[in-house]
Order: sequence, then structure tokens, then C-alpha cells
Amino acid sequence: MSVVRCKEVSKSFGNMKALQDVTFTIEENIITGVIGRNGAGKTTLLKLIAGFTHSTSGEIQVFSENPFNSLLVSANTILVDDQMGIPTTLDLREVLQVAKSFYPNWDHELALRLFDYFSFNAGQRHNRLSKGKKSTFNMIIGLAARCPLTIFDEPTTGMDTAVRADFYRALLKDYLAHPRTILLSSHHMDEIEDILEDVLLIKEGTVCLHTSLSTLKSMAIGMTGPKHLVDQWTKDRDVYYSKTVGVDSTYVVVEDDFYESEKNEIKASGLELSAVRSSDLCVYLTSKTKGGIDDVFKEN
Ligand SMILES: Nc1ncnc2c1ncn2[C@@H]1O[C@H](COP(=O)(O)OP(=O)(O)OP(=O)(O)O)[C@@H](O)[C@H]1O
Repeated sequence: MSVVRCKEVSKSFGNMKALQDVTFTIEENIITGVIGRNGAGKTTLLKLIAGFTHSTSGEIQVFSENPFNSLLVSANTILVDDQMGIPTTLDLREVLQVAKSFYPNWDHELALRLFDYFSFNAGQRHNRLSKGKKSTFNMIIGLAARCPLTIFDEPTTGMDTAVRADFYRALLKDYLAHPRTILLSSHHMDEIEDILEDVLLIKEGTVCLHTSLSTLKSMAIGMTGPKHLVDQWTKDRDVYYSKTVGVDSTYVVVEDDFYESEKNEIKASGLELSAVRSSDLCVYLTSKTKGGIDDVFKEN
């Protein structure tokens, strides 16, 4: 069953087109990473899905309903971000108590165990917490709510490395025990790739790739060696990234549709083949130029 369907969805802010003709479907009980560069449109998309705002054109369905002003969607969805609007008149324990009455699947035991593990004090107020602690508290709500559609928009803002690792582990453990549809946007693709099943790659307001992580991992290969040889092997293929190495050597990341026999030929011709990390590939696929920052320093 599909939980989210977007068909030709666009969202503009005045003349600014934040999303353009976005079409994709998210199936039930899958963790999807929503990946893209700064300003790509991730937050805009996640807010549309959560029903916080409406699209300029196109059709969005969440649980088969338009999410904007939908009671069904708001009862089954949580969007965890740094603007969650946690009441400051209540202390943190009271906030958990209110959340308990609000979310039907709420696991209070889990919330309290996480609360203690991350050393929160009952009397603290959300607006007095540090940036990382605010994110950690929001994450506790997002996990304990166990909403059928759980959306985390940059949930680890301000968290230190150890807390981020704990969060991803807690998310994975809870998801395995209580499967649900999870959308997770993050700039730390290398940290989240182990828990993702699918990747939705957003580039300049459009979906540039929606695929499984296993496909992403096998779709590209690195090739290093003399430029003329590299050009020969890559001329009819998609080159995602290219940079000069040393005097006459080139490193390219190219679509991997080579047969094993071709790979052996490539290596025999003196070129080096290497695996490409999915986090690097996501950066290349969402880059404006094929050479990245190096292109800025290229002489004309
Ligand atoms: N309320 C708004 N008014 C005007 N422009 C907006 C508004 N919200 C977003 N935008 C613009 O829409 C584009 C997409 O923004 P969005 O926040 O969705 O990107 P993002 O991928 O989440 O970025 P980041 O990774 O930096 O958080 C940006 O150019 C942003 O400036």
C-alpha cells in the first residue's frame, strides 16, 4: 500500500519555485532518506506531506487524502523538526504527559527510558535547552509517538556525534520492532545510509532519483588514470563527477553498466577502478557542476 503519493506537485513562494512537478510514491513501512543540498526543497516537501501547507499545483495524497486540513493525516503523522512548537509553560515531563494523551500509539515507557538515558531533568523547560538537547527531546517525542507516518526533518541538528549515533540506532531498533513509514531528511548521508531502504534525492526542487539504497550503491563506479583512456571508456556513459588528479590523470565517477569482462579489460589497460560511497554519489548527483568546487578555481 502506498502512504504518500505526489503527482506533479509544485510549490512557489512568490516567484521562487521551491518544488517543480514532483512525482513519486512512498510505500508503507519503508524508511526513505530525503536527501538534497541546502535549499533543494526538502523541508518544503516534508511540510506539504505533513499537511502544514498546501501545494501551488499538483496532487498530494497521504493515506489516500489531501493532507492539508485532514484530520486523518494529522492523527497519523508526526513531523519532527526544530520548529515543533513545544509548549514552554510546561516542563519536559508534563510535555511527555500531554504527548501521551495526544498520540494513540504513544509508548510512555520508551519515552521515559529515553528521557533518563539522555539525562533530561523533569523540571526543565524546552526553550531553556541547548540546541542539541532540544533536538534530542524532539526525537524522543518522534520515536515514542509511533505514528504510522513519522517524518524527521534534519532531526540531529546540534546533536554531538555520540547522540546522533544513539538516535539512529534507537530509530532502527524501534522501527524493526514497530514498522512504520519513515521519512528522514539529513545532510549526513554517510551516517544514515545503514538504516535507509530507499533514497529520494531532491535537486533544485525536483526529484532527481528515487531508488533503493542497494541500487544507489551499485549504480556508479570510480575510474582513475590517463585522461585519454578514461575518456575512451566513458564517452557513451553518464559521468557524474570528474576531477583532474596530478598532471595527466583523471578521476571520474561514471554510470556502472560495465560487464565483468569490460572491467577486466579496463584494469588491464592500466586504469584503476574503485567503489563510490553512496554519500559521495548523492553529492555528485545533486551538484550543479561535474567538478564541484574545483570548477570555481578552473582557469578559462
Ligand atoms: N516561507 C518561505 N518563503 C519564501 N521562500 C521560501 C520559504 N520556505 C522555503 N523557501 C525557499 O524555498 C527553497 C527550498 O527551501 P527548503 O527549506 O525547502 O530547502 P531545504 O532542502 O530544506 O534546505 P536546507 O537543507 O538548507 O534546510 C529555498 O530557496 C528557500 O529559500
